[in-house]
Amino acid sequence: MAGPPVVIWDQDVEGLLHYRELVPRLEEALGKFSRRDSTEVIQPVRTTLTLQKHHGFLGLMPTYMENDGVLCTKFVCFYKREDGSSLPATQATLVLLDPEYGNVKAVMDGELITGMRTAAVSAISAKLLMRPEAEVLAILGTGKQALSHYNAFTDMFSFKEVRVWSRTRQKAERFCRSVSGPVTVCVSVQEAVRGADAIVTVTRCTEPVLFGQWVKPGAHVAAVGACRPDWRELDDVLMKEAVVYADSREGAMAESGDVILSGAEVFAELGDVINGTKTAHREKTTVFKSLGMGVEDAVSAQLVFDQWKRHTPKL
Ligand SMILES: NC(=O)c1ccc[n+]([C@@H]2O[C@H](COP(=O)([O-])OP(=O)(O)OC[C@H]3O[C@@H](n4cnc5c(N)ncnc54)[C@H](O)[C@@H]3O)[C@@H](O)[C@H]2O)c1
Ligand SMILES: O=C(O)[C@@H]1CCCCN1
Repeated sequence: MAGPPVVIWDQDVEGLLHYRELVPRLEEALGKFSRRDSTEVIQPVRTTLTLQKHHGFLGLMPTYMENDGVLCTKFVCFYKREDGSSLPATQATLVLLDPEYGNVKAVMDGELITGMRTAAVSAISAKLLMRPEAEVLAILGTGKQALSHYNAFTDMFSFKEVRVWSRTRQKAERFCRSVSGPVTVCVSVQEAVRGADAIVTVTRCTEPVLFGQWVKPGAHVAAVGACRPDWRELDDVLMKEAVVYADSREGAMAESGDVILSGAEVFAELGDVINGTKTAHREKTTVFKSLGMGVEDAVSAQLVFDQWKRHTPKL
């Protein structure tokens, strides 16, 4: 009989997860996912239940990595919150199982993991698709993902300027105070993205907030919000002019309003570029449409668990 699962919660996760270890694991996982070899990764498109009364959704994200012996699922609730609501916009929990016995080994808080793995994958997209001489980063949105993206992007690249836009100046200024480096507050999206080499969209909006006519040709856009088939962050012009990459082609075709409603073609998955089977069009305007994948959570949870065991010698 297996023992009870360990519970690894927010502050413990914080001390155990670092971009320097996470990024290479995610790069490897994205490559494995795109090979579609069922002994490497089995990861269906997220199952989503509608929580109509609460204007939200429950996403179930199981993943099995047979060769690595990793079995994991994430439960993530996300909501269409009114501005000013004190309730959280997303809540995530990860469950790591033993694939042979079937018991739960660990239950983990998914907030920081979701923030860090999403930002790390966006930063990987920039590593692959952004022009090497990039100087200006613009972040649209000032919530949890904005913060993790600021941390991951400034950790991995040396931008001369980081700009941020939020619908209220107050939120943008609060964001500036929460980060460790200099940030320019912009009063409009247009001002924030003018001449930017990299743009991260991390909003909860459901209508386009970033328009192609404002985007510098050759810029790289990591589009992280709008994870429902009828939600948008980017307009049709941008979606059609850019070369579009996704984490999962099936995920993008099922869940991304920006892809589905614009009719844009997904040129490749990030894993295809990592595997060398598709080109990284750095010279063109590129969009990475991120929906979030279970395999990203699985490798992150395994990393946290491995670190936790290392720091808990009695096990
Ligand atoms: N792709 C992924 O893997 C992934 C993972 C987690 C979250 N997300 C998505 O990323 C987005 C941001 O998540 P978060 O956790 O940072 O949320 P958050 O609530 O912490 O922050 C959301 C930000 O969007 C702003 N905002 C809200 N409505 C807006 C609107 N109509 N127009 C412009 N800005 C608006 C808020 O002011 C805030 O700055 C959400 O859409 C979430 O579902 C994606
Ligand atoms: O992959 C995730 O964790 C997120 C949660 C919120 C909605 C979109 N996808």
